[in-house]
Amino acid sequence: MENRSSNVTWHERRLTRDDYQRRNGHGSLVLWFTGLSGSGKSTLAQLVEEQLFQQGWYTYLLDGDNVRHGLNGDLGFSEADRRENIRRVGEVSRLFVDAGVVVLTALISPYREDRDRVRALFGPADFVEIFLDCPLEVCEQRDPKGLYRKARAGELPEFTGIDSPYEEPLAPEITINTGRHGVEECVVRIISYLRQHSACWRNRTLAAPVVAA
Ligand SMILES: Nc1ncnc2c1ncn2[C@@H]1O[C@H](COP(=O)(O)OS(=O)(=O)O)[C@@H](OP(=O)(O)O)[C@H]1O
Ligand SMILES: Nc1ncnc2c1ncn2[C@@H]1O[C@H](COP(=O)(O)OP(=O)(O)O)[C@@H](O)[C@H]1O
Repeated sequence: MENRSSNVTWHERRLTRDDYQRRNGHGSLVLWFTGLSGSGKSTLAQLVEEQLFQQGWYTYLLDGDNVRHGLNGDLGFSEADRRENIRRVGEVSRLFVDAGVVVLTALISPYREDRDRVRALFGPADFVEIFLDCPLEVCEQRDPKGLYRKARAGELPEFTGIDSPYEEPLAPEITINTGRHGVEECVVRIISYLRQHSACWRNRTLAAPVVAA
């Protein structure tokens, strides 16, 4: 994006990310869930967030559906609007990470280039791409909001997976087939990943999940 701001000065802050992290007792990073509508992004992001929250972690969930009610309410589903949607959520995530928070995002984020551009905003350990690799047929069968039915009926144009593309990640940190594995197992796998990559977690430990989905 072209930066049209001029005559603006960057202010060094007295408090840094490191200060926030030390106060919180854990590192901050982004868990970026991506996948088709109905692949389970909102369900899993909420459950994983709950696990962290219950253990005293500072967390925040940015769900595409919700962000589109406010900050991104001016955006539709054209390619350009989706790109801007991802860019903005990426920038908001950066602010949260700077504030020492573990951010979870649940957006389709269909374009590889956009996800990679967000990744580039962060250090290598601070961006965890979680690809919910669920076959279109399964998502369509679930159709939790009835949107696939509408799209097939021609009432919802540019629907991802039907007449708008989804580009699979090439090297995500985590890939889970949510058509094959149950909700509980998926949560366990994500938390296990975080436990194993404990370099991010400073002096705080993370217990194995107790899930009642
Ligand atoms: N045309 C079209 N295509 C895809 N999705 C649509 C569309 N129109 C509305 N919706 C609803 O919007 C949710 C996706 O918003 P996102 O911000 O995640 O989309 S994107 O990342 O900008 O592609 C998506 O939420 P999820 O089902 O949770 O993925 C839908 O509820
Ligand atoms: N392994 C799984 N992971 C996540 N959701 C699952 C799984 N198995 C079944 N589901 C169901 O699939 C639906 C996914 O919907 P949702 O979380 O809204 O997806 P998305 O946010 O990707 O559109 C929910 O009804 C959820 O209960």
